Amino acid sequence: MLPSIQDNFPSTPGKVKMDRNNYFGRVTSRWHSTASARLLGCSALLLAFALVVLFRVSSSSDLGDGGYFSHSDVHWAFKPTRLWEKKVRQSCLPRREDNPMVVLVTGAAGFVGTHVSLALKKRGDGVVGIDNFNSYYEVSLKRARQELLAKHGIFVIDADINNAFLLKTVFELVQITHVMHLAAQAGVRYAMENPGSYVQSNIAGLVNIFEICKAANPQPAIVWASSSSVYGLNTKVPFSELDRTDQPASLYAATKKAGEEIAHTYNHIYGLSITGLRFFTVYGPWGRPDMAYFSFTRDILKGKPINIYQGPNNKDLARDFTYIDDIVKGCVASLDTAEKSTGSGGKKTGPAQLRIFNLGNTSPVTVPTLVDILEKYLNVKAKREIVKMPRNGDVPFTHANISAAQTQLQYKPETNLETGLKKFVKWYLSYYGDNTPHESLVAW
Ligand SMILES: O=C(O)[C@H]1O[C@H](OP(=O)(O)OP(=O)(O)OC[C@H]2O[C@@H](n3ccc(=O)[nH]c3=O)[C@H](O)[C@@H]2O)[C@H](O)[C@@H](O)[C@H]1O
Repeated sequence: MLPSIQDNFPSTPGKVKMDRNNYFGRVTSRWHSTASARLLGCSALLLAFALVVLFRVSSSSDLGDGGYFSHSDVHWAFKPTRLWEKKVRQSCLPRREDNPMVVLVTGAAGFVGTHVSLALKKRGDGVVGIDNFNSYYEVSLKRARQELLAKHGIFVIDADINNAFLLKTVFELVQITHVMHLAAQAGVRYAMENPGSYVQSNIAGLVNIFEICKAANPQPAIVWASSSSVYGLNTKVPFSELDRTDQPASLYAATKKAGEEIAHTYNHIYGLSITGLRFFTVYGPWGRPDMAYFSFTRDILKGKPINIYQGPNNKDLARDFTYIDDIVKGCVASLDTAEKSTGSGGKKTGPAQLRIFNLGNTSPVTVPTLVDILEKYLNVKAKREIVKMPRNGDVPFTHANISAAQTQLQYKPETNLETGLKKFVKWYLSYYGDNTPHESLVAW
């Protein structure tokens, strides 16, 4: 039996996985030599496979946190312990009485996931997270976010969104009213290095979440993260939800666009209430180290040169950088205004809400200006290298039209890039503190 694509890729990066996939590729090509070799190969593979599963199942009981399997396992398996069940139940307990939600936040140890989970918990909703803690960027940062969440009474399940059995167990244990689906393979340029991880997280993982939600009784309402990148090569500004989104410039964008179409299907067939949010280059404290503002900060402090991309005709690139607190307000408002799903027992009983909103800042800033601001708050001059924008999925600019979110969510971004980066730098220095080689950092 050959493993399926789902078995071969983790939800997010998969250097190890890619190797394994190549290994299976090599093995299968050899199978074609003779019938006996094929039979032998098949039995050996089956035996090895059975042994791996047996080994994993027997060792799972040792895991006090619920016997989860990490994303690198061949087969998903899961054995909840009492302690694990208790943690999930406690985390989901609301502390307010006026119509509280119980929210499953996927990608809870991610940047946006952490902030949204905290906001919901702080106002008294029940929150339980799930995250696979993959190594796309430093795992220690994700673990630190997990610790922060734990301090606020939020339990983050260490598992992959493709683990259907585990998710079903969660839904059986507690009544999840809303799913805030933020787990994804992010990053525009990394898609050329590891395309499979985008398919596995942003498509297979999304479908798995929808499948679980569709079968749940009652079905939860879902709010999920799409991306400004779906506008791709669109040149009409500002980008409106009504503009064309059929020209993605990266596989990342294509998987987010595919997600929007898949959302339509699940809404149409099963009556799931679904809201997609197109985030515009979100930044802030506890952010993602792979993003430009974060990696620039790191390199400026180390005295390393930074590459500043330039578009055609030496035009500066620009982004509608959006501060995390504004994004959190948009996410929470989307949850608050989400109507109930209409399906029952996996069948639709009436039309359900289907929405898409831009969540941007509405004032694009060029990348060199972003660097100017960082220099000011870091009090260090950047070593700028101006290079031609590589053809790896980038787009020259983004700019959100947010009128739909303003009207329907009362969304109103309040933090400009200058203020937001100041807060980011402050956090960065307090988090990485002593590791920074420069001394005069907090002069401002
Ligand atoms: O809105 C989104 O949907 C996406 O936002 C984010 O993508 P981007 O807008 O591309 O952000 P980011 O990488 O910070 O690059 C910012 C700018 O710096 C330029 N850039 C980048 C790197 C570099 O070395 N030099 C450079 O000039 C670069 O050319 C760009 O102009 C998320 O990562 C993505 O996951 C998705 O959520």
